[in-house]
Amino acid sequence: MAQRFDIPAEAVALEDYERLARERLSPQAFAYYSGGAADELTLGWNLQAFERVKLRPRVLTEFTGGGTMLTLFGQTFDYPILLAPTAHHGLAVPEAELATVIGAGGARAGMVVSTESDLTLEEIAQAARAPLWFQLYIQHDRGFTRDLVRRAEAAGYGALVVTVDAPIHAFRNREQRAGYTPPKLSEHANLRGLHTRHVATAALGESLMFRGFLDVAARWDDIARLREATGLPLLLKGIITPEDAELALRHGVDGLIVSNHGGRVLDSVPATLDVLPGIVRAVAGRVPVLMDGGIRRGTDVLKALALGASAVLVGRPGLYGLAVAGPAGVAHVLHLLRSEFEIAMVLTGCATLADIGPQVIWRDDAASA
Ligand SMILES: Cc1cc2nc3c(=O)[nH]c(=O)nc-3n(C[C@H](O)[C@H](O)[C@H](O)COP(=O)(O)O)c2cc1C
Ligand SMILES: CCCCCCC(=O)C(=O)O
Repeated sequence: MAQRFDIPAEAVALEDYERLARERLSPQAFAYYSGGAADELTLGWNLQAFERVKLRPRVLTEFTGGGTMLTLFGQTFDYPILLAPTAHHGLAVPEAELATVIGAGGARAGMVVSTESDLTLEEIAQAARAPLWFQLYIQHDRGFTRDLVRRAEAAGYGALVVTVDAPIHAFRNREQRAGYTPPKLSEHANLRGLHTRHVATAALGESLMFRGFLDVAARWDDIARLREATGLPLLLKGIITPEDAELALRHGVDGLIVSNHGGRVLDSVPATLDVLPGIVRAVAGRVPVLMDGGIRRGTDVLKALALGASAVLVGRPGLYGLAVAGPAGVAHVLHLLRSEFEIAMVLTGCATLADIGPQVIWRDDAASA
């Protein structure tokens, strides 16, 4: 008899998990997990950008001593794929983020825990068996935000990932049409006791954004203050332009995550793979640059690393694995992606991560042909 967390035989690639998750989740939960902002242009572009990049195979390479190990901010990772922060794992399984962190640990993958997790950051950290980072949304109440940072430090998180691209909840029409309503901020496990007077709603004839809501939104000063307040490595997630990358470095951050939030905030932002080379050029090796958005294949991981990313994160695929087979599904999604990535390395002649560079990308010009 099939057990609750059995991996279905037909789940052989990440796209299978998406199809199976749609069958198992409520329409509201599937809309929340899978959807993007407005017309979902960016959501589509994130995926299409990988389809346009071709790879250049090599044969008969020497692979002795090869591997995928890397060090980021003094922490060791077996391979350069982490679970991106995603909110509300309780929509997938009642065990929520506990199931995810067990799955990530089984696959020996790093995981970034969302501020908006359904369990507390302390409950999740207790079950971690692989590097764990905390994703911070700067709250309107800065004292509360400082306490969150203290809690993450005390619970043993290895880095702080400050998400800066979502100061507001954008209109996500797919969610709205399905009837998904997010919980109130103060009902989130990590935010109990938080009081905010600033809610972005507007009656007819009122401005939605310009009636005080933004007076308390995060700004660059907050990053400077966070830099002073914590010894944890500090990453900014949601950097898309070289100007913001430069500002981030001036504020002393230790790393950047090129991300458009999986196309869930500002629709019409370009694909992350397309902006990655510009950010890498601007950063010029001063800090590691990670990226997320649209990674669904091991070849996508290879393409991102070839264009300068130190590591990648995956969002939706982890949630689909969780919905389909709990911890086993999360682990299987990560294992599939890692295995595909290693195969792609071998077939492009890369024995180690250091070997992955622009030479693995096929250019349709004389040099490649
Ligand atoms: C359901 C869902 C919830 C998310 N919640 C968060 C969050 O709480 N914090 C955050 O920084 N990013 C959040 N993200 C964005 C992801 O961290 C990541 O940037 C995005 O999912 C990457 O794109 P991908 O889903 O194509 O891999 C969320 C994404 C999804 C799909
Ligand atoms: C103000 C934006 C809050 C979004 C919270 C969760 C998230 O990041 C996502 O759903 O995406």
